[in-house]
Amino acid sequence: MADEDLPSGWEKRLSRSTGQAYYLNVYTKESQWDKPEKPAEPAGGGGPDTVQCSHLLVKHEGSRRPSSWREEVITRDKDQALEQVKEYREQITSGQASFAELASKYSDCSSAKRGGDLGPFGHGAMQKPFETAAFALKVGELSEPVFTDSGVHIILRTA
Ligand SMILES: O=C(O)CN(Cc1ccccc1)C(=O)c1nc(-c2ccccc2)[nH]c1C(=O)O
Repeated sequence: MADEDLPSGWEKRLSRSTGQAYYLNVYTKESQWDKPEKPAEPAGGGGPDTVQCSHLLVKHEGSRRPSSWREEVITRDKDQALEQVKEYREQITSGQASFAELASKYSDCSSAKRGGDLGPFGHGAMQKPFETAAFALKVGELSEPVFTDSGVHIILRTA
């Protein structure tokens, strides 16, 4: 497909199932929906290709989908969501509760039923702020609060 002003190392493809455009890194053969803004890194550009994380998501009234398995209509505001996430983070770091226990009870993501586990994912799979935070974590490390269009998260890297 004609590569309009695409950064080097990327090819534009069309999804056979949806016809939606996606972008293929010609070096790593990884694909992503978001149009790349930087040249593709040749393989081995440092850091892992995939990480495995669990997360605890607290949505708020400004979340892209302010609804979850926990609450039909989420009305807390962003500041309240941040305060809640900080409380959960403190309970985890102080050893009062485990990550999986709090995520399964309180996360507004459907992954709550798996203790927050998202499984392994590569670059381009998650919203950018989430990906950047996740790939910056060491295995076993817990992020500070992370903001995405979905809400406010804490992320635990598990592999
Ligand atoms: O943002 C939206 O328009 C709706 N979403 C996206 C979504 C919805 C269902 C399953 C997975 C992702 C969410 O709000 C959402 N985002 C997440 C999410 C965000 C970042 C990393 C992992 C999951 N989970 C959820 C969820 O309801 O369960």
